[in-house]
Amino acid sequence: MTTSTRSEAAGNGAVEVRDLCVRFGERLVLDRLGFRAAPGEFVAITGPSGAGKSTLIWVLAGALAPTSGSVTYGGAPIGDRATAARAGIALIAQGNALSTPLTALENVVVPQLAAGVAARDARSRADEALAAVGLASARTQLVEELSGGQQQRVAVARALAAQPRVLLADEPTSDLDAETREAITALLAAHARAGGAVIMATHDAWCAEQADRELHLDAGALTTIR
Ligand SMILES: Nc1ncnc2c1ncn2[C@@H]1O[C@H](COP(=O)(O)OP(=O)(O)OP(=O)(O)O)[C@@H](O)[C@H]1O
Repeated sequence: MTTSTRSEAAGNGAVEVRDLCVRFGERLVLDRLGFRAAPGEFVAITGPSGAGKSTLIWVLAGALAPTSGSVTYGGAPIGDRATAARAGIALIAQGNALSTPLTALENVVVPQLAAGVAARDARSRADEALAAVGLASARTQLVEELSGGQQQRVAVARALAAQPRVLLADEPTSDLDAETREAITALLAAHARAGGAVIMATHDAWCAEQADRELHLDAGALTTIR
């Protein structure tokens, strides 16, 4: 997809979070959160360990139902994870969630085939995304034979290949050396510049600085840092 068609696909699909609460038993982990991420914006969610960053990303991805409040994309409710994925909401999960007995290429191609992308397009998108993360020459290796950092890069390539209008990333640069961390962060920023909304949870101050905005989560509440 070209830059302009990707921007058009993003349309007016802003992510809107309103009065979002998540409770686990007695514990209120997310307390009436509200924010908006427009197409073209790169937003970092920071906060200490246990602050609820992953919980927020899972709710945004449709993988966890909030206790109350809402998340909408372009005004439409998010639905469950499968519905969200079909609507162009991709997730780079913490711990990568790859299929280890498959090759890097297969991990990137198979979800696209499942989403209805034609085989030839799926293959060319996968080749492009794996090259973008620096794994062109490792694409036929089994994931279980790749290092943790290489696996993380496959997970990023898989999400980019889906050409999502919203890209959610949970600690996408953990386990990466400095050079790869910078390259991956640059790819996320480029995805936003091309019209996608990118929301990244991170512990990494440098990565957060590369985002257009930083929202800080602590004790269930969200504060705008910039
Ligand atoms: N399924 C669950 N059931 C009960 N408690 C949970 C569940 N998932 C998360 N929690 C709790 O919610 C809180 C927030 O967890 P979460 O993983 O969202 O934090 P985080 O900010 O992503 O932390 P980290 O930076 O360490 O990954 C933690 O106290 C965690 O123990």
